Amino acid sequence: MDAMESLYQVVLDRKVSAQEGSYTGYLFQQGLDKILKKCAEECGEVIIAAKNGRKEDTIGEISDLLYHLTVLMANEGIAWEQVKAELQRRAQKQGNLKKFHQVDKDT
Ligand SMILES: N=c1c2ncn([C@@H]3O[C@H](COP(=O)(O)OP(=O)(O)OP(=O)(O)O)[C@@H](O)[C@H]3O)c2ncn1[C@@H]1O[C@H](COP(=O)(O)O)[C@@H](O)[C@H]1O
Repeated sequence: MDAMESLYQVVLDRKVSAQEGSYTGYLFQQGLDKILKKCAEECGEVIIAAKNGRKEDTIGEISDLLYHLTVLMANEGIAWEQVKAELQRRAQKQGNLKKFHQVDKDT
């Protein structure tokens, strides 16, 4: 299981069983608007860090954003498997397109 998948599992666990002092639990309690606000806020912070050429900060902000997107997914009942499947479908489509263009060039 990779880091994103295990984060998703922990986040999902916080959704079903409340844990004292859990920020994730707090986000679920606040609901969709708060989660979306945090996603937007973190996205802005990624942009600022990257524009300033601060690689370490950018990594931190991307991690914050991915965490909040993970909370959003769990809140909306979207499983990691579904996102992975969509990415794989796109990669496959891209691969097929490349093969198609190659055949086109070769003929
Ligand atoms: N990956 C994260 C993670 N990334 C960022 N954050 C929190 O996200 C918040 C973002 O910081 P901000 O300053 O923007 O927000 P804030 O001022 O604290 O909060 P707001 O008042 O804005 O809501 C911080 O409190 C961070 O601790 C995270 N909180 C939890 N996790 C993981 O989520 C899992 C569950 O942890 P708990 O939330 O502690 O149950 C664990 O695996 C954690 O490692």
